[in-house]
Amino acid sequence: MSTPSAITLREVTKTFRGNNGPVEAVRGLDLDVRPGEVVAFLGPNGAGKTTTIDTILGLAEPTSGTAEVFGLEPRDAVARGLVSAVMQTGGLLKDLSVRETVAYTANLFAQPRPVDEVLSTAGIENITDRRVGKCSGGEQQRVRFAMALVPDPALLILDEPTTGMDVNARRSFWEAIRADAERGRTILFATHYLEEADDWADRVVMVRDGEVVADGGAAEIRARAGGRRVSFTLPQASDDALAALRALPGVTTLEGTGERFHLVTGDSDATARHLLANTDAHDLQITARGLEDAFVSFTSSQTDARSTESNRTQGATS
Ligand SMILES: Nc1ncnc2c1ncn2[C@@H]1O[C@H](COP(=O)(O)OP(=O)(O)OP(=O)(O)O)[C@@H](O)[C@H]1O
Repeated sequence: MSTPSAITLREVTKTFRGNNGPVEAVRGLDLDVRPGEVVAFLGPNGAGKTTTIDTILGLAEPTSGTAEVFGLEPRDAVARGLVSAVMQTGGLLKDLSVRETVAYTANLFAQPRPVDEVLSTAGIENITDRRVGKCSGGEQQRVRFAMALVPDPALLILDEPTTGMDVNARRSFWEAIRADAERGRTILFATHYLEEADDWADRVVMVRDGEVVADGGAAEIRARAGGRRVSFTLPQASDDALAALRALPGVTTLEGTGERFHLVTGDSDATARHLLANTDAHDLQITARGLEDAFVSFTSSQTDARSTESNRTQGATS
């Protein structure tokens, strides 16, 4: 018998009743996460990430479609301690100490992991007597992480766990998560920090308007977004000169302000050759496109096209 997927979502839709009529938060979303994968779940505000996560945790019932966690109804999987979550807010009593908080959670499970072990995995073994209310935002997230580890869940879900942390706190938080994941835990996390997806996930799933718009390794998604960015300085660029650049083979976008321009091209060699041979462009810089570029092209292509046009006009007239 084959091992069931950690997460299976089939044609999941979720419609809320909003003030101005129904809101389709999730629209026919399919997702399979294999055991042991570390998956980043990305999307602009309102894309449906939290609603999807709530569905996986059994907190929201799909309007249609099915959700399974390790082959079970999400609520059953949660009840069996197979899945737990680190949410962004809530769930902490500020007058309890860090140790009391985790020990209290351990009382809720038949076979909890030892409290000292989870405190150490979460990297808070030296602040166990501190009151939760006195902990920094990053430390409180580690307390939530420790609580989530108590049932030793096969699947850990994190919804924007590092929002508000500084760069160092975020890095060490993810180091703790990743070290824990090395032991085989499946992880799905939502984030607005694209570099977290790049640095820590095996796989990136991008959603827009309640649908999956890209799914693959970070490198693969960057490659699918295609092209390279060529930046250059071009003094007194006329409208005609910029129109000619936009019409070059392989060029997909051109933007810029003042004298500095950036274009995306499928053939950076030919574009660079043209700029140097036929224009006054100088200070050329050619870079691979990042996950952020891919995110913009997968999640907001129409807006992108409009802003490119207005930036171009701005650049030409300034
Ligand atoms: N309980 C609710 N009632 C009405 N509309 C809701 C409800 N929950 C979510 N929505 C709407 O559903 C859409 C998706 O929301 P969701 O919170 O899942 O997005 P998200 O990707 O998590 O966004 P963010 O990145 O801002 O957290 C949004 O338009 C939101 O306003």
